Amino acid sequence: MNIETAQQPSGSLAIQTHQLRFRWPKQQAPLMFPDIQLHRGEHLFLRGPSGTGKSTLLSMLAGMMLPEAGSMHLLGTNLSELKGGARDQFRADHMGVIFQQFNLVPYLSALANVTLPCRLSSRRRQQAQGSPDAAASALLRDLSIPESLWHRQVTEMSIGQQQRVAAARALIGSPEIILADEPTSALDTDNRDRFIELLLTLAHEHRCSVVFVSHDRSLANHFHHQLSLGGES
Ligand SMILES: Nc1ncnc2c1ncn2[C@@H]1O[C@H](COP(=O)(O)OP(=O)(O)OP(=O)(O)O)[C@@H](O)[C@H]1O
Repeated sequence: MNIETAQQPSGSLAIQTHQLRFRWPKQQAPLMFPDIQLHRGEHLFLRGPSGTGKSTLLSMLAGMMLPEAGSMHLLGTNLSELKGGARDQFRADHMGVIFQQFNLVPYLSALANVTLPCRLSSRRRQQAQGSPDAAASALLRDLSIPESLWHRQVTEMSIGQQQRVAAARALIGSPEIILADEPTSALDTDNRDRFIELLLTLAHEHRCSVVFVSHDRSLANHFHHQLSLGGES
């Protein structure tokens, strides 16, 4: 299945994959993925039963793992042709990533975690509105993290609060692509809706593309496109 909107020129493609295949060690049958063509500013809801490869696909799109076969172009760059360090820099410059485990730095404060992409990327630093601290404060406020927690270590925060800190970190400096793996699983309904609203509003303002993985089908209608893995309809 292709995710494609025909009217736009190919230069506006954020993500383009072709016949991606990945095999984990000891896995007999490889994971095969449908092709994706996602334009700048569009968002895709990715779903499918557990074990169908949603997280694997996101990790490949983030450049953390390379496919066994097939190609993936992000913002016109063939990720497989970049060396490890260049892929890491590409991710820092152009992507906000929210994974299930959050990957926050435990000994840093919430504010320092959110501004981290601005330290890894001058591009993100320049695009952070005002200053990295000001942009981080605005995002934490938008995501309802009480100001009294901003300077605390993230390990002292609840799981739902940590998930929102990870979201703020992904959004800072307006990356062109956001990859989000079950980013709302620890949020209550109010915070989940606020989070999706903020994510998609910012995505729209900055022509940012979003790939959003969730089991929660009720969220699908927020997104331009849907793709299911594992033959689910
Ligand atoms: N680190 C790993 N080592 C070996 N096999 C793995 C590893 N991670 C995932 N797999 C295998 O790859 C397949 C896809 O896993 P993946 O986590 O991508 O699926 P998923 O659709 O994201 O699942 P879930 O919805 O449960 O998060 C599964 O069969 C899993 O056992």
